[in-house]
Amino acid sequence: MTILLSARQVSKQFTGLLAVNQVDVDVAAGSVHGIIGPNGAGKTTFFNLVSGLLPPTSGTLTLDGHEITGAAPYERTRLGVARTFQNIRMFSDMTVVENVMTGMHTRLESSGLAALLRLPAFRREERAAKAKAMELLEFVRLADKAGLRSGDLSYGDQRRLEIARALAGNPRLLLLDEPAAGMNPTETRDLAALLRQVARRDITLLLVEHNMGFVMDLCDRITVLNFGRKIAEGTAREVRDDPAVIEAYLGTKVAERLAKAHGA
Ligand SMILES: Nc1ncnc2c1ncn2[C@@H]1O[C@H](COP(=O)(O)OP(=O)(O)OP(=O)(O)O)[C@@H](O)[C@H]1O
Repeated sequence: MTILLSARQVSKQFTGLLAVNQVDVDVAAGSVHGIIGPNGAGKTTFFNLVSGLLPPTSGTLTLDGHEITGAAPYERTRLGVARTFQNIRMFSDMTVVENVMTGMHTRLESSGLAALLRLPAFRREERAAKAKAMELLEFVRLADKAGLRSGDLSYGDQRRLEIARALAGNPRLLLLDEPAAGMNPTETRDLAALLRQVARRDITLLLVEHNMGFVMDLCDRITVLNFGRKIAEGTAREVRDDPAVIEAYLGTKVAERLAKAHGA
């Protein structure tokens, strides 16, 4: 088993709070790896440490054996890390196909002047980029909507578009921040099927998600955080049956019920 992403003793301290506490995680190349845990467990913080949005207080992160602990997000992108956001970020006024093309702009090689003058080299690159964007839209089943304004797509379609745009940079590791948030059951099922297809393209997926059914169904391996610490790790079945996990989740449910009962 080859490890693509490795976190070693990674911690993040906010003023007075250890949001992520000495966490070790190995993400196998080609796998779908989920991070779960009750509210405030440190999932988003850990995710942001991997994407480079936040620097860790201590610990190391390596991608394919190369240390990326202090690398900026754009450097990680160049090394093959892509991400999607919990709140969809796209250019709403651009067409669907144009949005996918923005995901590959770092890869266009002709100069800005060539683009300005629309020289043949630029036009060739642009045609190739459009063809690749259309291929990705086929893959996420949005090809028939390529010419629509992105902001007019349904929520589920916008999520698929975000994935196509992330794939446009040829990532090796795709980070997904709550990909199923706000989706109805049909959209969630379709998304799981799409992400399985993405994994078959040799792209490793690391996701943070609240929807348990979705995580259990999709992930090869799951890391469970609670109060910033890793409390369990394994297959869906292993973590589901783990007493520490049951207690962490049960604890929150009981607390929620008690809070409701007391009108909090
Ligand atoms: N920028 C910040 N400054 C201070 N504290 C923060 C910051 N970001 C997160 N925290 C705190 O760190 C802890 C972990 O938060 P985090 O958002 O990582 O948890 P989570 O597991 O993603 O939670 P949720 O499921 O509710 O999204 C929480 O107590 C949160 O209040």
